[in-house]
Amino acid sequence: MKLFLIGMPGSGKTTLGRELAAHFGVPFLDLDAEIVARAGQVISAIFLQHGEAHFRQLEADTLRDISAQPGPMVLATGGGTPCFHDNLTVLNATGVTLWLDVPVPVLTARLAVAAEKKSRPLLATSGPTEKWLRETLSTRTQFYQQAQLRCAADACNTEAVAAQLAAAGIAVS
Ligand SMILES: Nc1ncnc2c1ncn2[C@@H]1O[C@H](COP(=O)(O)OP(=O)(O)OP(=O)(O)O)[C@@H](O)[C@H]1O
Ligand SMILES: O=C(O)C1=C[C@@H](O)[C@@H](O)[C@H](O)C1
Ligand SMILES: [Mg+2]
Repeated sequence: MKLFLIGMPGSGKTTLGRELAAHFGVPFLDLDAEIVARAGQVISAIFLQHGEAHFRQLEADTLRDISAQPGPMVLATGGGTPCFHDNLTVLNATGVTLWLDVPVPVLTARLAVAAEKKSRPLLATSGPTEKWLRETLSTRTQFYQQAQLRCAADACNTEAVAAQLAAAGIAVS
């Protein structure tokens, strides 16, 4: 089974995804990292040189290729992935989706660091971090809440998610 982590930038998809994959002994993939590898450019450079629409197309294409791969995996998606090109349908059809539902003040604290902003072009150019996170979460919630599973802030850790999966009879293998 493939486990797809979705949620806002800073919700911890990459961090938790890596841990869950190690816990279950399955491959970990990060959609942003796969896009960077394919494009030969970091995400901020893709946005700068080609624009967001081009990035969203690369994201959709890469997601479809990854989800068609055989075998189990944990995939950390990008923050906007479920909100474009009907990607959410692909995610829900090919694996189990988990929304990391982390509140804006927590996201703000994590992402207020300059180094974190730099690699996230939408944040780097959006003005105040907290305002962008609030507005973006409000438009994206309609997509995120279509995930099959949800963890709330404190429960977005390996032990709690593994217990939630076991209770739901879902095996990541
Ligand atoms: N459970 C947690 N507790 C505290 N800090 C965390 C937690 N999870 C992640 N972080 C920190 O928050 C920041 C963002 O985490 P991460 O990169 O995993 O988020 P993301 O959801 O993958 O973001 P993006 O959508 O931009 O790729 C990092 O500095 C990370 O160390
Ligand atoms: O929230 C978003 O739209 C994004 C989040 C990142 O993971 C990257 O996918 C990119 O910076 C866009
Ligand atoms: Mg990430």
